[in-house]
Amino acid sequence: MSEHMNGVRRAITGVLSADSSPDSRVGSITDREQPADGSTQHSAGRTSVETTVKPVIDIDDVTFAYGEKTAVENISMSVEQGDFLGLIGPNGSGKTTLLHLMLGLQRPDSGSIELFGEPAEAFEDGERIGYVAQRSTDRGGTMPITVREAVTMGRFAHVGHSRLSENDYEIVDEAIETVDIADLADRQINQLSGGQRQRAFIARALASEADLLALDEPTVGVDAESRDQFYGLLDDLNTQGISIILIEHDIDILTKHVNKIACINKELYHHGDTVSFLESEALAEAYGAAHGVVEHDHS
Ligand SMILES: Nc1ncnc2c1ncn2[C@@H]1O[C@H](COP(=O)(O)OP(=O)(O)OP(=O)(O)O)[C@@H](O)[C@H]1O
Repeated sequence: MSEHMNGVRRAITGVLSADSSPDSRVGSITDREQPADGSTQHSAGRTSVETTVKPVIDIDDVTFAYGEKTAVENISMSVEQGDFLGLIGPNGSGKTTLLHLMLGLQRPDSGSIELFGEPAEAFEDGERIGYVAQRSTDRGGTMPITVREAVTMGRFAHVGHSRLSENDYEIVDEAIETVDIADLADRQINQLSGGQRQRAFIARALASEADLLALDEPTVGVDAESRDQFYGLLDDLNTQGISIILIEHDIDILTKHVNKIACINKELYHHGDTVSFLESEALAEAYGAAHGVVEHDHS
């Protein structure tokens, strides 16, 4: 294994072991029947231990409107640990709004959302989430900081007011190596291309030991080669266990990389694996509804 991939593995191991307290771990194994002495109960020769893996995000009948304009309506779905979920739908169909609701950045008018098993709007463990907002390729244009400083900010989010240790700086370096921008570490963020800047944002999320990445059209304005490399990086991160939610308009890119797709147009038209999505009529229905062509069957 190359030194680079070793770096990936070390960085990701750090991500997955970021918080070992059982209650706050995503996908922690819950031993419901374990007695106080820590022994395991058995019945009829079989273990009675149940395992429960909590969804990363659990959305229950959520509706949200901007004033009179309903943006998201009666959506229920969950994002499981290890999912690489693509969120697709026509322009203005509520994708960004749904993502904001999922991350607790907006509060639903009705229904509920749990993020890592806690109410999303009250979720405070922000370093577990790396969010690359829409058009963030345009952002940072005037930020007078280097790539390394930007990535180090992710680490500060993790350690709070404590001083950074040698281990923290190693994690920063590994995050930079993981996204393959070590040669750019001392460059100003505002001197990077859109694709390089997106990698820097991902490195910052890795440094903060996020185990959920949410990306809203991250490669708008990025050339095709850099875009393919970027999605290859996301594949690697997902393979190592990081859950990813990606808003992306290009259906070919989406189906090549993600393993689940949620198709929305205000309402949820389909949520399932890529094959079931491609076999469904969801895309035509959702986009048809956008143009008033197809009536969605609510049954
Ligand atoms: N702050 C806001 N105030 C009022 N209406 C808004 C606001 N933000 C979004 N909307 C409206 O809510 C609807 C959903 O918007 P949203 O940005 O979630 O859609 P989207 O699917 O992400 O769009 P796009 O693909 O164009 O980025 C749209 O009709 C939009 O005009």
